[in-house]
Amino acid sequence: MTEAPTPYVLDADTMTGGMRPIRQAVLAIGSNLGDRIDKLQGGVSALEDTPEVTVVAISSVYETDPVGGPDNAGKFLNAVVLIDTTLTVHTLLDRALAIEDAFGRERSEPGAPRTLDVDVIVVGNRVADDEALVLPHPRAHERGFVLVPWLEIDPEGEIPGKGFVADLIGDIDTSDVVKREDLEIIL
Ligand SMILES: Nc1ncnc2c1ncn2[C@@H]1O[C@H](COP(=O)(O)OP(=O)(O)OP(=O)(O)O)[C@@H](O)[C@H]1O
Ligand SMILES: Nc1nc2c(c(=O)[nH]1)N=C(CO)CN2
Repeated sequence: MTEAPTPYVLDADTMTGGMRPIRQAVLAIGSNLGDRIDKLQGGVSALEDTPEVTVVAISSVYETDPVGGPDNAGKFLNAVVLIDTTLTVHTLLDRALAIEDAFGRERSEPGAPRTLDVDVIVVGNRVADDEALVLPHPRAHERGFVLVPWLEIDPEGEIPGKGFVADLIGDIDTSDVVKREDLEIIL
């Protein structure tokens, strides 16, 4: 994703007059447990209800084969959401994890079926690599369930250090990523 010249807003957290950049971020959402579309819709509504977040675009809903996880895992519904945010990258992650929790996510074994998963894929051209957060998301570039919906709403999308979404898609099999024309996430 190409970062536009950085606009700034007053820092509402401290009210000190400090300025926070507005960054565009890409979030990938997924559900393979419970009322899947209801969970995705709830997650996007919760993002939009976050004062420091503006939802800019929402992809179509795609049904996808589970990548990893137990053999009997059900298919996912996946989508990608573009947001503008003044949150710091770690606060954005905390918000994403809180939204997962609010929609019944239980953290059992890695790859376990989940009611709602919210992954932070990129935040502008920010890089992070600590215990809590890795940016860009380290597996996004090889995941059709991320790249296909992302390309749909952001043809210029780019993963810093990896390349353009449009090119990365050419390197993977996306045949299991099927658009569900009958489903929609709305604002
Ligand atoms: N970019 C990121 N987006 C979301 N979580 C991240 C990111 N980088 C690191 N994490 C950390 O990963 C932890 C585990 O996340 P989670 O259980 O959702 O993994 P997962 O979704 O099953 O697998 P994957 O990381 O392959 O998408 C989170 O608690 C979070 O601290
Ligand atoms: N199809 C699909 N597979 C996954 C997904 C997902 O959202 N969709 N999320 C995972 C962990 O983030 C692991 N595997």
